Amino acid sequence: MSTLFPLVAKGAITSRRGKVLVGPVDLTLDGRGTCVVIGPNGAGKTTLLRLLHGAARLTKGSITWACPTEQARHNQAFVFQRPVMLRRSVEENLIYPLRAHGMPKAEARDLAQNWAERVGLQEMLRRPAPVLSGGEQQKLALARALIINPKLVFLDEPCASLDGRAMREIEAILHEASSNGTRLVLSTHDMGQARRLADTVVFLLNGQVHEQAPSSKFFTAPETPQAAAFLKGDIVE
Ligand SMILES: Nc1ncnc2c1ncn2[C@@H]1O[C@H](COP(=O)(O)OP(=O)(O)OP(=O)(O)O)[C@@H](O)[C@H]1O
Repeated sequence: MSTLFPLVAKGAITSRRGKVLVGPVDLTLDGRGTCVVIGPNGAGKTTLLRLLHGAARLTKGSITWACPTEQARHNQAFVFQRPVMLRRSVEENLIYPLRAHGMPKAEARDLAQNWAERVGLQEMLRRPAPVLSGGEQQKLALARALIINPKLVFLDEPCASLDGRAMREIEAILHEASSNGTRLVLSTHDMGQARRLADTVVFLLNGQVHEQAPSSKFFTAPETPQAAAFLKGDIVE
C-alpha cells in the first residue's frame, strides 16, 4: 500500500511574470497505473508534470500528498525528453542516485549491473554516457529513475525522436515498471503511444484539464468536442 497517494491538486496554478502557464488545475491521482497527459503544443503538458513534481513554482492553490511533501519528493523521479546524463560512465550514472539515497557502494554497484542488464546496456557499463545513442541514453535515464524503486515517475515525452525499436524497448520497460507498482505519469504527442500505455488520460487545453477519463472511455467516446477533434487530428485551440 502506497503512502504517497492520493496526490491532490486544488486550484493549482503556476505563472511566470504574471502569465498563467498552467491552471487552475484540480486533479486527484491515485497510486496505480499509467496516466498519460496529452494535448496540443503549448497546452501545458511539460509544465503540469513539473508543477506536480515540485519543479515548477506553485503560484496559487495547493498540491498535497498523503505523506509529507519532502517524503513524496524523495520517492519520485522525473525523466526528461532529452536525457540529462552525468559526463561519466553508464555505471556511475546508475550508481549515483543509489549513493544519494545512502546505499553502500558494493551494493549500489551490484544493483547498477542488474539494471544495466534489465535495460540491455550491460555491454556498455564502462562507456561514457554521453557517447551513447539517443535510445540508449533514454534507456539509461529510465533505469536511473527506476533504480531507486520510486513510487512515482514523471516522464516528459520520453520517446520523442526515438526510432521504433528504441520506443518498443522503452515501452516494455514502462509496462514492467507499471506492473511492478510504480505509478507513471507520462506526456506524449504520440497518440499510438498514448493508447498503448494509458490506463487513464488527462487531456490538457490552454493550461487546464479539459477532460480526464479512463483510456478505454476517452479514446472511444470523448466527452467534449475539443477532445474528439484532437483525436481526429484537427487543430484544437
Ligand atoms: N519558462 C517559461 N517561461 C515562459 N513561458 C513558458 C515557460 N515554459 C513554458 N512556457 C509557456 O507555457 C505554456 C505551456 O508550455 P509547455 O511546454 O508546458 O506545453 P506543452 O504542452 O508541453 O508543449 P509542447 O507540446 O510543445 O511540448 C506555453 O504557452 C509556453 O510557451
